[in-house]
Amino acid sequence: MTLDATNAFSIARMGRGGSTTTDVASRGDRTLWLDNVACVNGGEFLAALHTLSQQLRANLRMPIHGVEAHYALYPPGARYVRHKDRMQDSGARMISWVTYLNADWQPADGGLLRLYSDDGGHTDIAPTMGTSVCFLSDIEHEVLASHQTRLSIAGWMRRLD
Ligand SMILES: O=C(O)CCC(=O)C(=O)O
Ligand SMILES: [Fe+2]
Repeated sequence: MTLDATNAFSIARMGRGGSTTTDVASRGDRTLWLDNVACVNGGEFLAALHTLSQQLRANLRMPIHGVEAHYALYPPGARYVRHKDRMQDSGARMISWVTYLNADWQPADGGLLRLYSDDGGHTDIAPTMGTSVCFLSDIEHEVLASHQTRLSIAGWMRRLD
């Protein structure tokens, strides 16, 4: 929140490369990439993600060659419609990781992460401090409308370009 007060966060974009767009009705969070100069305290998360990606590569032969992460702030009313994190292009995201930073999250606050399964069912996860979720980036998911400010760090492991 202190970081947000410095206007360091930007409206989140959808898509990749030269064709990214903003549409706050579909994706209402604001983000701050962990390699941004305005971003303090993010280095440990990025370093841990990097270490994990090296281990997955070395021990499980997963073709992971890069990590990226951002803080995300969903203001009250924001959501992120159903989507996959994996784009169709090269350098695709393989694994998504989200750690939640909301100390006292109540059911009435909404903001659940909904992960969809192939059988039509879904699993909901509350964005409570201390919860981290890791899933394959080609799984469809959405962030249901949040009624409180919702804070997280989201990171991705990418395949080689
Ligand atoms: O914050 C979450 O629970 C998921 C965010 C998300 O889907 C994304 O940033 O791609
Ligand atoms: Fe996502």
